[in-house]
Amino acid sequence: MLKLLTSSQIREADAYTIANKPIQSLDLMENASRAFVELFMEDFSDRTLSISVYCGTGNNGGDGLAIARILHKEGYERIKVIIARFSEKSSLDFNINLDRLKSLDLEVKEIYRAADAGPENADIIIDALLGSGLNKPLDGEWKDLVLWLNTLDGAKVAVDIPSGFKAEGAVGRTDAVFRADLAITFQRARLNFLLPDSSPYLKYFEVADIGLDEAFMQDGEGPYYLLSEDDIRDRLRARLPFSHKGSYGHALLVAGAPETMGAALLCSKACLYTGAGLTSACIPAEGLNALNAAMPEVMAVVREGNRLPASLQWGKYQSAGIGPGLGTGDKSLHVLKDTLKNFAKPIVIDADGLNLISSNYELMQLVPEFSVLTPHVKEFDRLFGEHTSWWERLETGIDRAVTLGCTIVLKNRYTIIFTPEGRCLFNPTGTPAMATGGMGDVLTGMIVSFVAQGYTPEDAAIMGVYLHGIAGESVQGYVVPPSRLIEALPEVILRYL
Ligand SMILES: NC(=O)C1=CN([C@@H]2O[C@H](COP(=O)(O)OP(=O)(O)OC[C@H]3O[C@@H](n4cnc5c(N)ncnc54)[C@H](O)[C@@H]3O)[C@@H](O)[C@H]2O)[C@@H](O)CC1
Ligand SMILES: Nc1ncnc2c1ncn2[C@@H]1O[C@H](COP(=O)(O)OP(=O)(O)O)[C@@H](O)[C@H]1O
Ligand SMILES: [K+]
Repeated sequence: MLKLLTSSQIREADAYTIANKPIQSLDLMENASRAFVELFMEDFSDRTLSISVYCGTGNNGGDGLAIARILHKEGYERIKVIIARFSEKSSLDFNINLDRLKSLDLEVKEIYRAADAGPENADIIIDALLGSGLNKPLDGEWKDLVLWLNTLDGAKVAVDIPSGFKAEGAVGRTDAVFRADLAITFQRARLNFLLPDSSPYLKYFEVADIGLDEAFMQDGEGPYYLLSEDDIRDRLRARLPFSHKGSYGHALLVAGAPETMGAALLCSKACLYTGAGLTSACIPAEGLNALNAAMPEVMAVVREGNRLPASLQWGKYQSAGIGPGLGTGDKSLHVLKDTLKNFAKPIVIDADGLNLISSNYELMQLVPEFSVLTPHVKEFDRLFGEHTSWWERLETGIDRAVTLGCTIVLKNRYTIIFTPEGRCLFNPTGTPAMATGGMGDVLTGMIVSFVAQGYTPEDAAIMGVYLHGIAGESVQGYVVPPSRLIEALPEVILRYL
């Protein structure tokens, strides 16, 4: 798990690295600029493209000057540098890099007002105006310059952070932020890059390693982490030679209604394909033929109306999940109450299970400790109240996971897992091709399956979310039909042993 840092922590890591490694601040700027250019060249390899680099006079601007110099050395032929002298101050490393640049045959223009910029028709605009030193919203000449840059046609690439964008904290809608197609940031993804509130300002980001001290960063305070492949390798256990179906647990999925049996089929199938020893689906009688026809491996526990069968032996299941396609009427409410009262172990609650709790919040008291709640953003807000920014949702998620003693999985491009100890884990895997109905049902089945196999609910959530995304990435195409993702699971999981 990679620790994610705030801007001030990154600054501390800069300072620590300079103090403890044989490296000066100027070298760090050179590292950053080289690392930027390496990634930039992968995206824009054509040396004949015209590039305008807009620089402030702090260290972000210093990076811009060094980047222009390195691009020139790499053979880019049409580079122009524009320095925004809107502040009387300039950093030492900026000044040194300006001297270095002056020895080259490059066009350098200094402007004192935004109105003096232009004309501009470069193929690529590089924004090195302001980076992590931002301490207030852009105004005056800075704002005017950024507003004008945003009207230009060229591809827009930000150095470290789009100028005016806050790396962390709530971001409201504003015009005064550079709108980047790509940001190449340093060492760690910025927290706000991982939240949908960044989408008006940033399409993609890449992370360049500039050699900051990893151990120092990893030891930093704070709850934010980025999941990585190692987190799955460390957890996933091989199936042993003398193991049998009883070794991998019996999972129960309470799901489906006559009109939404598909959700029950998807979560049951995902549970089976993730490796549970036995999977049972508790479904309405109307769905029995569909289940038997679609999945001979899955057993049925048939509900009549709102009644769970008297023969249901709750104790024989190692894990349970409830919610996909369940419906939100009185019958479903009854089924949810019965399940929460009778199943004594942690339970995975999704979709209508969560919607029912939102409108009957007293039911939350019945949710066993260490359960897993898997809301998408609307379900999250229904459960915990409306939010005006994703940053607020982070704060709420951490708080509720701790107070409820549950794992909360807030689903999105970068799904966020809030753990009962108050950690906040971002998942990097997955693709927009997964944005289609039924995808969440699959995730529920996977998590229930891992719990049945003996993983803790928190580990099951981590493994489920990460592998769900990898399986989605493994299916090629414009959209990933959830059934296709499920079929990829056994092979995808095996890769992590
Ligand atoms: N050793 C380091 O600290 C490294 C820093 N690097 C670069 O340095 C950047 C940070 O540099 P700085 O700390 O000099 O800061 P910036 O270059 O981001 O900003 C310069 C100055 O502008 C002022 N300012 C902040 N918000 C403003 C606003 N809204 N309107 C007008 N002025 C404003 C502040 O006084 C700030 O110090 C990073 O984003 C990164 O690009 C990299 O070179 C890597 C190494
Ligand atoms: N743009 C995206 N990038 C990565 N994953 C995505 C994206 N859109 C959706 N997903 C994933 O697909 C799933 C959608 O879940 P959910 O909204 O509950 O779907 P449903 O209710 O239709 O089953 C989540 O796991 C989410 O992370
Ligand atoms: K910038």
